[in-house]
Amino acid sequence: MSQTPEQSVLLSEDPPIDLRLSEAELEEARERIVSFIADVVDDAGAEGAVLGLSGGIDSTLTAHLAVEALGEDGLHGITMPAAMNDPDVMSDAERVAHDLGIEYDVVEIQPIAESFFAAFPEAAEDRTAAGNVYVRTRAVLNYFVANAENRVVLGTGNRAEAMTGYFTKYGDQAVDCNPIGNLYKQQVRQLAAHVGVPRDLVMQEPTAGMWEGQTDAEEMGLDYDTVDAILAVHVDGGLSRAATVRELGLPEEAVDRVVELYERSAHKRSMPPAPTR
Ligand SMILES: Nc1ncnc2c1ncn2[C@@H]1O[C@H](COP(=O)(O)OP(=O)(O)OC[C@H]2O[C@@H]([n+]3cccc(C(=O)O)c3)[C@H](O)[C@@H]2O)[C@@H](O)[C@H]1O
Ligand SMILES: Nc1ncnc2c1ncn2[C@@H]1O[C@H](COP(=O)(O)OP(=O)(O)OP(=O)(O)O)[C@@H](O)[C@H]1O
Ligand SMILES: [Mg+2]
Repeated sequence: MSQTPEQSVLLSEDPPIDLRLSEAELEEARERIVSFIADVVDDAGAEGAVLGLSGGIDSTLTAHLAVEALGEDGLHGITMPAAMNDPDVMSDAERVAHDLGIEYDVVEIQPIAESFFAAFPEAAEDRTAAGNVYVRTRAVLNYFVANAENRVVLGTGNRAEAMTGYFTKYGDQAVDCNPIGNLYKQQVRQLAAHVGVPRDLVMQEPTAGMWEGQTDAEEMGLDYDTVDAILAVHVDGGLSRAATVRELGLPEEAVDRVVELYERSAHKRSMPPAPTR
């Protein structure tokens, strides 16, 4: 449950920079996000929200805050397992729904994905292309339910993912809002602990679950503590490359890698362009 700043555990052993929020800041973030969710639903004239529940920390935290904003009846969770998903993680997702007392469904998406793969068998050999089919299938199902039940779709993207483009275009980013979109990953975990998410979920290794054994850290080549630090200090904070390297004690290549991820994903953070006339 709630922790004092002294008790607030550093969730990693030795991050390059400690981005922990104070107790007062955590409470402020919680209230701000809760009223953000309530406002989005209200402004849309909707009767609640829907979100994909993966058992990961981003969707778990978003679900907790959404129940605070909308009540149990205001949130419909959908768990959408596929062949490569770890059954333990999927049961974590169901545990979250059960503990929160929300309506939830489990929809097996492997057969849906298989029908896409049958249409383009060669494309299905490409790990990322195929993985994105699962991610986009979940978006279609979220909107199917949202349309039918007059709900909005809650995104679960955080600031580290948004800035590095570590999401599927029109997949997990195909949502109506991103309540935790301003939080770096360290802060997501910290806020999750603060609102009472069980520690085993807080400490779970982040994975997109697009293929067996995938982890965010391995695919990006950097862990989130490093990504968060470089974003906060250099990309968002504006400290020069050299000063960032000195300040964080990280290799230049790590800073360059984050900048590369940021720059090459610009197209994912803007509306599709059209000629100006
Ligand atoms: N410069 C440009 N201007 C306009 N459009 C551009 C473009 N470059 C690529 N594109 C378009 O973007 C497409 C590539 O983007 P996209 O389809 O997203 O595919 P891509 O970025 O290649 O793959 C998605 C990445 O996000 C990761 N992910 C996905 C989902 C969830 C999570 C998670 O953390 O849970 C992580 C996944 O592991 C993978 O690394 C291209 O096929 C092309 O259509
Ligand atoms: N098997 C799944 N069933 C339902 N929704 C899913 C599933 N896998 C992913 N999602 C949705 O896609 C979102 C993006 O996945 P992502 O992995 O970034 O977040 P997470 O799983 O909540 O947390 P973490 O990044 O720590 O794994 C999830 O938050 C969830 O809303
Ligand atoms: Mg995940």
